[in-house]
Amino acid sequence: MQEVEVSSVKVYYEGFLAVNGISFALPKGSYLSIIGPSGCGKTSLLKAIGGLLPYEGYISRPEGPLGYMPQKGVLLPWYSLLKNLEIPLLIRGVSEVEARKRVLDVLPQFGLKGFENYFPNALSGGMYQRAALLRTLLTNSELLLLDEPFGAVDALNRRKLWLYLEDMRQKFNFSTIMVTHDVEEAVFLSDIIVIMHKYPGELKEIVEINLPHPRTLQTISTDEFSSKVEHVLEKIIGENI
Ligand SMILES: Nc1ncnc2c1ncn2[C@@H]1O[C@H](COP(=O)(O)OP(=O)(O)OP(=O)(O)O)[C@@H](O)[C@H]1O
Repeated sequence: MQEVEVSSVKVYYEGFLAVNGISFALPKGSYLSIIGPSGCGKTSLLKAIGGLLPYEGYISRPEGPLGYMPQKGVLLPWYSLLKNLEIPLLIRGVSEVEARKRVLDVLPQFGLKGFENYFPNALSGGMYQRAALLRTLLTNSELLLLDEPFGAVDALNRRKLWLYLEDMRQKFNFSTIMVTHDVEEAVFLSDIIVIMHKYPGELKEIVEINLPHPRTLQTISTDEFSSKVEHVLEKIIGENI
């Protein structure tokens, strides 16, 4: 069963063609990454899939709320970190006591314990992004749309979060579309990688990553992993990411 189908999608900004006829399908429970040079239309495509931008062509997506993590600014500046993380649960009818418990339970895994009462503008870039990712995961959505979710996260925490996401996926079987610039990250997390061209926002190639799940730290040191990374890098070399 396909969770998302994207067919001949085009996105225009006042006549400027940013996404030019992209098509792909995402089976339920799969992880798809969109990779390509800066300005090739990745964010525009993600927004179109989320219904946040008008587009030409056809997109099918699950009904109900999506978990969308934009590149910047998902936390409400006038609420504490704790409150920000509780909101998606409260909106879905979880009691205040239960919401607080669930958030406090998961904070250490995101390196955010002790920062409950901080306001978003007092968090470091990496902490902010980890909080934004956690907030998106707490929406418990069937489909997550993540726009460079680890861009500001340091290398060590990045790997921790890859493992966390992989583990969550095994448990909850959500589907994900992620925009990234990081080939290793795309290979580690994805079942499908969509490579885009510079201008004007065209599809270059779709690569399947059929490494077994669950993926672990050992996965990164296997020959299969390295050869997938090399394969994807070869496809995008010359594209000036
Ligand atoms: N609101 C807008 N109005 C006009 N043009 C826009 C708008 N948003 C994006 N564009 C243009 O559309 C093209 C694609 O932008 P987009 O943000 O989708 O690229 P991207 O691949 O996500 O880039 P990056 O990797 O740098 O985040 C760019 O040329 C950009 O300048």
